[in-house]
Amino acid sequence: MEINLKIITVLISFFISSLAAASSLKLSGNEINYIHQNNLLKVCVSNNNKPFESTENGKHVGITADFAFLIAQQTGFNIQLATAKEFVQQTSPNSFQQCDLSSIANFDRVLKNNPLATVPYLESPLVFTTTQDKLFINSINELFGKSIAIVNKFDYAQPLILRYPKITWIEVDEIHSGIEKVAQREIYGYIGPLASTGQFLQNNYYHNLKINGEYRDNIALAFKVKNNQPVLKQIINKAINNIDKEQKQAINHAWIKVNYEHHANYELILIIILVGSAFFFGLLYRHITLRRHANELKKISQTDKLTNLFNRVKTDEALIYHLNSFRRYGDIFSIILLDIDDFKIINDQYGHMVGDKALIDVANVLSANCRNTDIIGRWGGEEFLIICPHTSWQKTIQMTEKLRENIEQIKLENPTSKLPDHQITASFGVTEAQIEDTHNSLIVRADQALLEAKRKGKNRYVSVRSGLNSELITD
Ligand SMILES: Nc1nc2c(ncn2[C@@H]2O[C@H](COP(=O)(O)OP(=O)(O)OP(=O)(O)O)[C@@H](O)[C@H]2O)c(=O)[nH]1
Repeated sequence: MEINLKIITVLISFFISSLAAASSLKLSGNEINYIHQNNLLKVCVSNNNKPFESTENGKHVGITADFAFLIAQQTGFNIQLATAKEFVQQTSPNSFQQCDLSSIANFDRVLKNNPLATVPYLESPLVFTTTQDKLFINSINELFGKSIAIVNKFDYAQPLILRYPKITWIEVDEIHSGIEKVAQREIYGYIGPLASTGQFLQNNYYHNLKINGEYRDNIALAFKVKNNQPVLKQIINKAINNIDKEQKQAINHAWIKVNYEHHANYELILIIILVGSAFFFGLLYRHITLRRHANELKKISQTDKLTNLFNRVKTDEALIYHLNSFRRYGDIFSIILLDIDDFKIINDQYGHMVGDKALIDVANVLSANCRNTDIIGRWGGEEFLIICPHTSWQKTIQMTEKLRENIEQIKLENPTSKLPDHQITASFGVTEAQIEDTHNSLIVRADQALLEAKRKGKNRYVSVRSGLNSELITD
């Protein structure tokens, strides 16, 4: 009922303009004769290609039918619509002889090369349909490698399939199976004319699908004229050319009601980029802050608060690392264990504050006179351990003497002025890592050397190159 009303409205609206149009066709005598002699014009259309052409309540309806009636109005032909299109395409060329006109939909360039095709009466964009989550398709090239369904019985299908071999084409018999595959996520998308695709999606409530871009070339709808009927083609061309823009739009609006995205939703993209950026920078800031805190914590856990040198734990770790490296790669190293002389006296006579200052001064001398690669740690109360990687025995001895001399230069000022200024000195035990050494044997050897230095009168070093119980050699 609704369809009938639609047709009646469209036809009545054209009736008056058509009367005027008939005279404005400027048909030749030959053409007028043709119409008189072949007044019954059989037009073959598909019965299942909405909204272009289909059957409703036993009647032919759709865009093609409306245009056929318009042509009849203008030319005086008596149109007989027949649903023979599929039959015509699938059987012998002779079958086509049954139809004076049949509908055809293809790219403009293809139609121009077809001597039987009339001028197009309508154009429709060819659009891509995907699930809602897919990004807007700017170009068909973005579909290379993807599975795309196409209805193979339509005229435009083969030219498109041949032109884009990089697309995995899924040929289907009708729109329903193509769209259903997309909805079920079996394939990436479907390509088809906007008019039929849009209407199908709306009528079948595919809420998870959207029309998501269009192919650069439109589909042109035209008629194919029966063989050897050039006069008929001329008449139909004149009639089609005589249909004005408003009439075409009226038919379009009567049958096609589709809204879709013609371009990427830039606002949405901008919002996504902004939200994404905020989220990213938030995470980055959090990562940097956490990392800084982690680094600070690590530093605190490895540093002696008073002297700012490595603490015992870190120094021990470094010692184990260098011992392993020596065993595996032969990276030689020496250690220097030093202890401030008579530190108890300093504390007792000058107070702990001055004692602390003495520790800081010694630590500064050590830092100033060692290499960057040396590890300097506070080993105990007034004891320090220096690890000297890749340092020859001779260089280690030279360095120890230099440290001793520089510590000797430190003067503890007497804050009460009652006592003389105190000269700080330190004693040193020096040794070199040997292949048979353990962490313990190395430290014990350095400690023995240090004790020997103390025994021998302090402010000196004793070096023991190797061997736990070897004879101590005093330099
Ligand atoms: N001010 C201060 N004193 C400390 C610190 N750590 C350890 N001491 C003190 O250093 C002193 C070490 O004394 P001893 O072990 O007898 O050694 P010493 O007096 O240096 O004698 P020798 O080693 O034989 O020269 C003790 O009085 C400790 O309390 C510290 O961080 N600050």
